[in-house]
Amino acid sequence: MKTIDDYNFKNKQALIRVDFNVPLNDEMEVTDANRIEAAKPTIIKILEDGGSVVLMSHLGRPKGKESKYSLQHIQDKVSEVLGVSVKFVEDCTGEEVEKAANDLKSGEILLLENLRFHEEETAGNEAFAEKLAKLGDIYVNDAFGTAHRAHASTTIVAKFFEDKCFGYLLAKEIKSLDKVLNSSEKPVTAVLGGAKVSSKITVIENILDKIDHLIIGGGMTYTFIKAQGGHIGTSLVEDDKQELALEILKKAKEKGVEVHLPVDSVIADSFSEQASTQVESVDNIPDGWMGLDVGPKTVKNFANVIKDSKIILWNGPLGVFEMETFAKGTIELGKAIVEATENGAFSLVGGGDSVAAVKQFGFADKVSYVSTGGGAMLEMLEGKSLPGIEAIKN
Ligand SMILES: Nc1ncnc2c1ncn2[C@@H]1O[C@H](COP(=O)(O)OP(=O)(O)O)[C@@H](O)[C@H]1O
Ligand SMILES: O=C(OP(=O)(O)O)[C@H](O)COP(=O)(O)O
Repeated sequence: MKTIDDYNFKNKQALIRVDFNVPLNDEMEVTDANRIEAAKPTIIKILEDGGSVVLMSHLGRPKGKESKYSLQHIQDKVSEVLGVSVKFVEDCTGEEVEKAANDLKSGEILLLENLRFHEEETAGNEAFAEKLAKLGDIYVNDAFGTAHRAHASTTIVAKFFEDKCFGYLLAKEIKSLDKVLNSSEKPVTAVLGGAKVSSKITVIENILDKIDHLIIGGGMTYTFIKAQGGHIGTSLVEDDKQELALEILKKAKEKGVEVHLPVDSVIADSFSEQASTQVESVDNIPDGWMGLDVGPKTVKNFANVIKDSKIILWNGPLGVFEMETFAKGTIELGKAIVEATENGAFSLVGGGDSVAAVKQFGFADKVSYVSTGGGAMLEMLEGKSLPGIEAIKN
């Protein structure tokens, strides 16, 4: 795996694909700079070598040139995080851009305008990729969050470079996931929560060969419970996935994977913070009530499994953590994972909502690794090869 450590960037210009798709508030201020901070080591190494840097990214999913998606909004934040003043150019291809790129001196950084202002980006257009390729001597991909997209700047552009490599972030993401999926240490525990079985089916099927324990929580619990004949009231359920749920349980048994399902739930009489709530056995939920979090017995059971695990993968909250009333299961699981990590386990958290949860509850610095990619990580867990990664390898 070629990384930026294989190159000396002295008097070289790096064209780096970063994922600066960061959240902005109504004042167009960056509310979470994690993805910018995560790309910093790569950029700094290149500058310290004596090179210059052209940064390219998308922001959101604009339809044409929508000013609210301009990367100019993040220019100051990028300068602040990197500790270097960053120049900005109002397009990502064309004469003016090429001139700005040619004028860059060692130690300088140029940020391009949103790649997705051109539809050729998502279309993976070769001519567009070739134009981007004019902007640097070495192509560096450090955009893990976008590595599952076969877009011009993430994948196609690589073919126009003799010299190309992974940035530190992308390399670290690959290594962390590899540590979870191909570990010699045991037991390996995967916690899968979130809303639906259907969005995690392929993940479950792919990881059954690689884990010892599977903890299931969140909304998808109830499809499993109903499939086994339990009463789930009005809890979230995918009726057409019941067969599949039983099949998964059977497969897990055949492969020697212990599956841990919730035994109790915090149930509510409406999907609301103000709902009446009580704790009930997971398979005995009355009509008109729905399970919105795991109950205290379940929390204890899950924490016991986590305590003895050496490798832990967490994707998907255990309840509707966005509402304080139903956040306890997710918080307690987070605490158990932090404790296991302090005792030497390796823990990886990934997925948009799971990452939001660990940040919100203050666990982000206390687990071993928090992935910067949601969809990209799920695709890796599904066993797919990501085009952005393949393009550098080949
Ligand atoms: N019991 C439940 N009923 C309904 N929704 C739930 C339940 N438990 C969790 N959720 C919801 O699942 C969503 C997260 O699911 P998902 O997108 O699969 O996670 P991730 O982004 O981490 O992969 C959250 O919005 C959460 O409120
Ligand atoms: O935020 C991103 O994905 P994620 O929400 O799955 O982590 C990436 O920047 C990819 O964005 P896209 O899903 O619009 O291609």
